[in-house]
This record gives sequence, structure tokens and C-alpha cells, in this order.
Amino acid sequence: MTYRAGWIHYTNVAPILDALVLPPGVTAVTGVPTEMNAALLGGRVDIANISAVEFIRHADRLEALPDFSVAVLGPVYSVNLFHTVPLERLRRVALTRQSAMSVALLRVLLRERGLTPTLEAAEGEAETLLAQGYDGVLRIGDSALREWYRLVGPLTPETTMTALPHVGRGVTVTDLAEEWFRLTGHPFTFAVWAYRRENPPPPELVRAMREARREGLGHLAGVAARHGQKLDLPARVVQHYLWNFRYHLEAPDRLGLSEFAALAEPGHAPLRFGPQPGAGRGTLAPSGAGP
Ligand SMILES: C=C(O[C@@H]1C=C(C(=O)O)C=C[C@H]1O)C(=O)O
Repeated sequence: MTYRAGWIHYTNVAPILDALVLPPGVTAVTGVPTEMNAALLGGRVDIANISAVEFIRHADRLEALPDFSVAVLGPVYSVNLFHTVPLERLRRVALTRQSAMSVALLRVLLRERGLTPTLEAAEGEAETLLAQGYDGVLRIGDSALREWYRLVGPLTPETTMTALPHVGRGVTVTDLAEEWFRLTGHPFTFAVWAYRRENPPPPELVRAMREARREGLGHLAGVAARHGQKLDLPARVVQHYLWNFRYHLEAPDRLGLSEFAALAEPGHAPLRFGPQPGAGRGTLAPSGAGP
């Protein structure tokens, strides 16, 4: 029987997916986070890298691979609230329909500050929506990275991504993962690789994913150069963007995930993860996810 994968193929997953060779019997489709969340929950795919909040909301029936994540400690650069007034004065915020995770994170961050702007779904470029009367716009993924860089770039040969300002052309860019770090001191886990508990992925697929991730992270400059061309961004911007991610769902990433789960979905079912690679074969480093 065919095992169906659904991949959110934003640039941030390129170090895992670009080199992936699907084993026989596995097929894959791609889409934006909200599409893949729905595809997994609706039974149209069997495994997907989904918004972590959907994994939390459906923890009673989903399980996640123990060593795969899209997480970050500090700024992420691609989950951005673009705004023209200070956060305290936000009245009307446009949300993206592509993402469940960033919307849930924004709700938590606003609540922690006691802020209650109106939140509405609206698509389009941040600067266009800001010109149309929104005072905040939440965007994610490749387009959010490009819009941020367009506002605050370019890099000079002497500067690094971390030295770029957060304000350009009258627009402030608040990086939600950085805000999360300020609030908790923990990483933020955006995505996990989840499947319905009774239908785990074939071991050959998980092995191929680990192999592909080793390959991608081992040749990050090449991945960054390719995607820089696609995104029309300098390769070193994309390289910094990519090496900043945490792809192994390590203990700090799980801590951030549990903390978020407690804040965003109190009363959720316990989060479940599949067995660690190599579990049961020896006694060394039981919590290590391997390279
Ligand atoms: C950080 C990002 O990660 C993605 C964000 C997701 C979401 O917001 O639901 C889902 C998958 C992640 O790969 C991003 O694309 O900007």
C-alpha cells in the first residue's frame, strides 16, 4: 500500500527535503501549512510537517517523529508582524491564512501584553495592506523573509543579518520567535512531522529523511545558493536564515513546545513522540537524536 507524505515546502525545510529520495511505495504532495494540516487531519496524507499547534490540538490522535522539527532560538526572520504603530497601539491586524502556528503565537504574545486588537484574515503584501488601513500585518515563510529583507537590507560585506535594523521605510518588523525568546528564554518550535498514531511512517522513509537532512545540513552553502536564486535574495542571507534553524527536536525544542502548549491550549492531551532512533539498542545517550 502507498504511504502518502504531505510536505510544507518553504525554504526553511529545504535542508531536509531537497535531498530526500522517497523510498518505493511513498508518494509526496506539497502545500502551505494550513493545507497540509487539513490534509493530515482529513486523512488525505499519512505524514506531514504540520504547524505544531495543530499537533498539540490533536494530540489525542497524532504522534510526531522524535527527532524532526522546524524550531529556532531567538529570531526566525520569517514570522513577522509588520506594523506602523507601537504594539500597544495596534487596532487592526491582518493575519495570513497560510499559517496556524504564527496566528496562535501572535494570540499568546498579545494576551501576555494585555493587548486586544481586531484580528482579520487578509492576503497580500504587508506594505500594501498597511497602506490600506491595517496597522499590523502578520506574514510567514518565504514571502515574509523577502519582505523583511526588502525593508531593512541590503547587507554590506561587513555586516551580518543580526546587525540589520528592525525598522525600514516607517515599518517596524517584530519577529515573533524573538518575542517568544524574550518572554520564555526557550526555543520556539513551529513545525513537527506528525502522523496518525495507528499509521506510523515506514522505517525506510524516516531513514531516508535522516539521510537527506545530513546531506542538506552538510552542504548548506549549496542549498542556500540555490534557494537564494529562487527567492532573489543574496545566498548569505539565506544561509544565515537556514543555519539558524534547529531541525532535531532536541530537549530545548520540546521544552519550548510544551510551554507553548500549556499557554495556547491548556488541557491538551499529552504530546506523544515515536521511539528515538536506535532506542532499545544499547544504553548510551538515550535522549540523543543522532546527527
Ligand atoms: C518559521 C516558519 O516555519 C513554518 C511555519 C509554520 C506555521 O506557521 O504554521 C509551519 C511550518 C514551518 O515550516 C516559516 O515558514 O516562516
